[in-house]
Formats: sequence, structure tokens, C-alpha cells
Amino acid sequence: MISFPDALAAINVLAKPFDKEFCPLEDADGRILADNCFADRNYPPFNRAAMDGYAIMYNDWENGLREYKITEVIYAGQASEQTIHSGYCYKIMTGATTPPLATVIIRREDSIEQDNVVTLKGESLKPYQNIAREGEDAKAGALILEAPLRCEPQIISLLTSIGKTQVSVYKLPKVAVITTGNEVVKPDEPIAAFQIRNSNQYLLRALLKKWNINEPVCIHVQDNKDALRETLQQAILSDITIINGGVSAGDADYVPQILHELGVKEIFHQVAMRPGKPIWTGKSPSGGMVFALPGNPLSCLTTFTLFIESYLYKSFGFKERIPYKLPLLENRSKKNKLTEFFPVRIATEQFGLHLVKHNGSGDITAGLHANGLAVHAAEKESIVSGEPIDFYPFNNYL
Ligand SMILES: Nc1nc2c(c(=O)[nH]1)N[C@H]1C(S)=C(S)[C@@H](COP(=O)(O)OP(=O)(O)OC[C@H]3O[C@@H](n4cnc5c(N)ncnc54)[C@H](O)[C@@H]3O)O[C@H]1N2
Ligand code: MOO
Repeated sequence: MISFPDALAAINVLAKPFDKEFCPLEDADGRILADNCFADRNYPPFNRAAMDGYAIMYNDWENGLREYKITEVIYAGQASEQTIHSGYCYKIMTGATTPPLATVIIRREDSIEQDNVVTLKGESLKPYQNIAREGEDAKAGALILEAPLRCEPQIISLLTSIGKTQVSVYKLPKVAVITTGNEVVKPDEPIAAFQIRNSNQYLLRALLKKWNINEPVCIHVQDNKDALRETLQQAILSDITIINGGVSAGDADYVPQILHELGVKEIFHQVAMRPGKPIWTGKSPSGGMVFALPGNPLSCLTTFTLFIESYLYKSFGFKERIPYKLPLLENRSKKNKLTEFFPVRIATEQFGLHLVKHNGSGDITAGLHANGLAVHAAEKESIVSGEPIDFYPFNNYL
């Protein structure tokens, strides 16, 4: 049986960047930026008033002048037309362009205005105080967004600022999600005591959605060889096929055998890890990846988080994903030689992780209070409280 680090390395080697495409700015949220973006002009593009107040020449202030006549009122979105001279000021609004000769702004609350004359109060002032200077955030042509990068809301804002109406992003893969099992029913169907609802299909849909893979083809198949073969034959034409259940040692676990028959080339079957040991992965004749994940809910979440997400990371142009190191705040021991993954919660009272109690990988509540998965390395018998361990957060894409 292959070790977890070797299995992960095998997946990482196979992941190559997806093709690129342009997508409208409106649809870029959550997509992965594929090309670097540069500032189209200086930012700020002009000396921007950062406060509502009065713009004067700093020399006047230094020379002790405290009374100024208003030359012009400048609003945001408007260019100034007048030049100032000693003893004059501009009344200026936040966001307006500060004319070149004005070198400091005194806030409105530090001044008294009467009959077009302003008396300024402020104690000490520095040149360019309350003025955001042209180019201080980014110079024209500067690298401003380095790909790959997930288009989070603040990135969308930045793309808009620099005028990107079409964004170069990585193409989304076509994904098929095939769940299996006679005991599994749709969530809206009547349910018998011996049946369970198809939570893994919805788990996988939701996990994929985090990558903006919004419309996977989702099919449920009974434990019937012919039906399974027919469905998988079509499914493996996808870029990524995710199969769930039917991969361990039961009489109805047909998935590995059928994948072999369909010409899917096995990468590995069974990994020395828990949960998730029965996982099967392969490469389909059309070049797509096939991941057959074990059916228990926590095994499904764990194997997706570790293998499919690592694959997506690299396919979306990122370097290999590196887990965080955080201290476990409790003791933990194990007797086997498997790499164990266990749900943990980030502590709020101090820096570290708490164990999330659960009844094994079939427990539907195992992930409920967890922020991610921590790793108990294969060779280690025990982890002592305070020891730093690898941590893979859920919903972390960078
Ligand atoms: N003799 C052995 N038995 C088992 C082994 C083993 O090595 N030798 N491995 C165990 C481990 S570990 C796991 S995990 C499971 C995985 O089995 P399968 O991937 O074949 O999955 P199933 O048997 O079909 O189902 C397991 C479990 O998960 C439930 N399930 C299945 N599909 C769904 C779904 N779509 N939504 C929610 N829950 C699902 C299913 O009802 C079962 O309870 O095998 C062990 N056995
Ligand atoms: O993958 Mo299994 O989860 O160890 O029950």
C-alpha cells in the first residue's frame, strides 16, 4: 500500500495548468486569475484630497499666515481652473484633485470660514498632509496582481480600478460526480430505516462550488455492474470524474474493476491513511483524472480536501499546496502505522487547534464544528499537547 506522502506526490506530478480564457469582470468572482495585471496609470492618478477642508501652499503656513481667501471650490470629479497665490486657498472636498501649487490640506473642523475667508487653527502640519500623492499606491506599469490569484471581492475591486473589463482566468474543468449504492436515496424521497440520504453528492457539489465549478454532472447509480459501467463510460470523458462509494472490499464494490475494464489506468488504490484508505485514483483514456472516494462522509470530505483540492490547486496554476503548522492543544495517540487525519477546530483563546470529538468516518456530525483537518504522521505514536502539526484548513484556496 502506498504511503500518504507518496500518493499526494503522484497526484501533484500529474496536475498541469488548465487552459486560459477571458471572462467578463461581472463573472470573475471566485475564478482564478491566470495572467499578471499591471497598473494602467499612477494610483492615485492625481494628488487626491483625503479630507474635506482647505488646500493651501505649505510655505504660507510656515510663514505664519493663518487667514486665507477662498479662490475656488473644488468638488470630486472636477478639475480646478484657478491658480492660487500667497494668502489664498481652495475649498476642497474629499476625493477631489488637489492643484499642483497646493501642498497641504487643513481639515474643515480645524478652521473657521466666514464671508469667503478662512481662519486656520491646526497646530503642527507637515507638507502634503491630508493629500494622497499621485502614484504613492502604485506607479503606472507596476505589477499589481500576480497570478495565480483567486478573485476574492477585494481583487474584483482592484481589477475594476485598473480597468479590466475582461479578466484572464483559468478555464473550469468539466466534472462528473457519480455516487453509488442501493441504500442511498435523494434528499426529497421517502426514506426507509435502512436507507440514507445522498449527502455526499451535495457535499461534493458544495466543495466544487468553492472553486466556481458550479454545474458538475451529478448521477446516482445503484450497485449494478451494467448500470455502473454504462454511467462511468460516459463520465470518464470529463476532465475530472469523482466517484463515491463502492471502492472497498464488499461484494458490491465494483468500482475499481469496472474502471480497469474501461481502460482507466490506475495511479494507486488504497493509501496508508485513515480515513480514506480505500481511495482509488486513475487516468482515463481521454486524459481525465478519476478519483474514486470512499463512501463514509468524513472519508469523502478528507480525500477531496487532500487529493482533489491539491490537484485543483496545481491545475489552477498554484504551486504545490503546503499545510499550515499549528500546535495541537491536546494529547493524541494512535497504535497503527497509518497517516491519520482528524477534524480540528481553531482555538479562539490561544493559538492552536482543538480536537473535534466524533465517532469515526461514518459520523455525519464529524465535520460540524471543524475548521479543517490535522495530520497525525504515520510514524508517530503520540502527539504531545503544544506540538506543532500539519493543518489543512477547509475553504482555503491560497
Ligand atoms: N473488509 C473491509 N471493509 C471495509 C474496508 C476495508 O478496508 N476492508 N474499508 C472501510 C473503509 S475505511 C471505508 S471508508 C468504507 C468505504 O467503503 P466504500 O467506499 O466501498 O463505500 P460504501 O461501502 O459504498 O459506503 C461506505 C459508507 O458510506 C455510506 N455512503 C455511501 N455513499 C454515500 C453517499 N452518497 N452519501 C452518504 N453516505 C454514503 C454508505 O452507506 C456506507 O455506510 O469501507 C469500509 N469497509
Ligand atoms: O476511509 Mo474509512 O473512513 O477509514 O472508514
